[in-house]
Amino acid sequence: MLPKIDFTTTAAYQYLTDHFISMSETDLKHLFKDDPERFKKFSILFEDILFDFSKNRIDDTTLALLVQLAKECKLDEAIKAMFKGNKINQTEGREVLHVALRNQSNTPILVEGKDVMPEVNAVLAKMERFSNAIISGNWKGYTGKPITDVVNIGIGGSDLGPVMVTEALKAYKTHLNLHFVSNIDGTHLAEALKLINPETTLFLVASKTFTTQETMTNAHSARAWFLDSGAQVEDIAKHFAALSTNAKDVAAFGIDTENMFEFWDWVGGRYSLWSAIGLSISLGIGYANFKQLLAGAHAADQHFEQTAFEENIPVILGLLGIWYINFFGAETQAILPYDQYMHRFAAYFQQGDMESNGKHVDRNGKAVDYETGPIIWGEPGTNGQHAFYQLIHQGTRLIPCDFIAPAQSLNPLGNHHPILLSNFFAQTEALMNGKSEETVKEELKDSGKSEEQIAELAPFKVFDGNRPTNSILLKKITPFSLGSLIAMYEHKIFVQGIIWNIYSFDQWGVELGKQLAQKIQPELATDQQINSHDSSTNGLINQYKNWR
Ligand SMILES: O=P(O)(O)OC[C@H]1O[C@@H](O)[C@H](O)[C@@H](O)[C@@H]1O
Repeated sequence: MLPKIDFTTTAAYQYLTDHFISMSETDLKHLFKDDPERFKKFSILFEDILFDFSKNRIDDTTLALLVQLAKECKLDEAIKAMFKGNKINQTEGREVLHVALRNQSNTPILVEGKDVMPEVNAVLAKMERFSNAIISGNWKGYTGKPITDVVNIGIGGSDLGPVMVTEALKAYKTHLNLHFVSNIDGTHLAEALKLINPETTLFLVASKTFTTQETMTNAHSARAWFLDSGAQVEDIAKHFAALSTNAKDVAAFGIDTENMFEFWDWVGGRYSLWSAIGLSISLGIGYANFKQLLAGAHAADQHFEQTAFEENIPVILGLLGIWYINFFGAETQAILPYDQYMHRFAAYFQQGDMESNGKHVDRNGKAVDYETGPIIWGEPGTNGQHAFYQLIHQGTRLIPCDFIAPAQSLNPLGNHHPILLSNFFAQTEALMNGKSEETVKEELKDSGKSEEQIAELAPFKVFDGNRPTNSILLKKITPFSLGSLIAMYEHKIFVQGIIWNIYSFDQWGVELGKQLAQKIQPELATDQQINSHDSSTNGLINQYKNWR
C-alpha cells in the first residue's frame, strides 16, 4: 500500500506557496553572485556522473521545503514499499520490481513470500548462453549459415527501450545488424524485410502480453514471409524467439518454448528493457555489456534507496519538476542530450514519464485539482538549437531543460567534441544570464547602427534569462553510465508520482482507443457507407472508403 496524501494539504506545500512569491521575483544570476558556494552546494557527483542543478530557481529554503514536502508525502515509505516488493501497482494488483531485474547484489526480493532472484538469474543465464551462441556463429540458421541480422518485433515498452539503448550504445556494437519493427503500418515491416535474408535472420517477438495487435500482426506477417521464402515450419525454431510473460500464447504461435525468454507481470512494459525484453540489447552489444548496463542501473537503485533526499539525484530531479510544474506552471520538460547516439533518449522517456504520470485521478480515486505529468520532449543538441531553442530562449513559456553530455566522445573526430561541448556549456549559461537591453544596445552601437535603428531593433534582441536548467555531465557514455542515467530518470518519475498521489504503474488511458479501433476494423471490411458514429468519424471513414 502506498500512502495517500494530498500534497497540497501539507505544511510544506503551504510554505512553498509563500516562498514561491519571493522566488518568482529572484534572478538566478544574482543567486550565483550572492553565493560563491552555489555550484558546490547544488551539484552531486555520483560515480562518473556530475549532476549540476545549481542553475535552477531555488535557494537553500526551496530545497529544504521541497525535501520536507517529500517527507510529508512519505516518499521514504513508498521507496521501501517498491524495493520490498509490495503490490504498489494497486489498480492492476501487481508489484513493481524492475529493480529486481538488475539486482546485482542478489539479495532476496520476495514476491508473495518467494524470492524472485533465482528466476531472474536463470533467465539472465539463458540470455547469456543464447547471445553467445548467436554472436559467435555457433547457432546456425536452417540452411547452416550463422545469423547476421536480428529483427525485434515489439511496440511501446517492448520496443522503445531496446531501440534507445542499442542506439545510445552503438559504439559497443557486435557484428549483428539490428532492426526494430513496431508500427502496424506495413511499411515498417516491409522496409525491414528488404534488408534481410531469411536464412540468416533471427526474429524476436517481444511482447509482455503476447496479445498486442501491432506486434502479433507483424509477427504473423514475418512468419509468413519466412515460410514463403522456402523454409519449413520446423525451421521456425532456429529463426524465431519470444520475449514474453505469456507461455501459452507463445506456444500457440508456434515458437518453441525453449526459445522463450520469460519475464513476469511485476515488470511494467515501460520498465522492461532490463528483462528478457533486453535480449536485442544483449545481442546488439554483447551480454557482458548488457550486464554492465544492469550494474549501472543497480548502482543508481542503491543511490536512490539509500541516500538522504538532499543528496539524492532522482529525488532532486523529481522535486525540481514539482517546483516548476505545480508552482511556476511549467507544462513541459525538455530533455536535450548533447550526444548523437542518445537521439532516442527523450522519445524513450516520453513513454516512461507520460504513460506513468499522465493521470488525473489520485490514489483515493478522486480527480486531482493540480497538474501532474509533464509533456516530455527533446532532440539531440546541437540540432535542437537550430530548430526550437528560439522558443526556449525568448518564448513566453517557462521550459525547464535537462542538458546531458559526455565529457569524452566515442568518436573523437578533429575538434568536433570541444565544439559540441562549448555549445552544451553555452546554452545553459545563456538561458540563465540572458542578455540585457543595455548590452544589446551597446552591441548594436558597436556594429554601426544608428540611434533610430538601435531603438527599433533592441527589444527583439533582449533575452530575459532566468530560465532554469539541469546539466548532467557524464565522463563517457558506457553501458554502466547509461544504465545509471536511465534508472535515475525512472526513479524521478516514481518520486513525482508519489508526491502527486497518483498510480504511476498502470496505463488505462491507452485502452479506449484500442477498443474503438477493434469496433471500427470490421466496419472497414465492406464498401458500405457508415453512419454509426458522429458525423466527423462517419465522414472520415466514408471518404476513406471512397478513396481506397
Ligand atoms: O509488451 P506488450 O504486451 O506487447 O505491450 C506493449 C505496449 O502496449 C501498450 O498498449 C502499453 O500502453 C505499453 O505500456 C506497452 O509497453
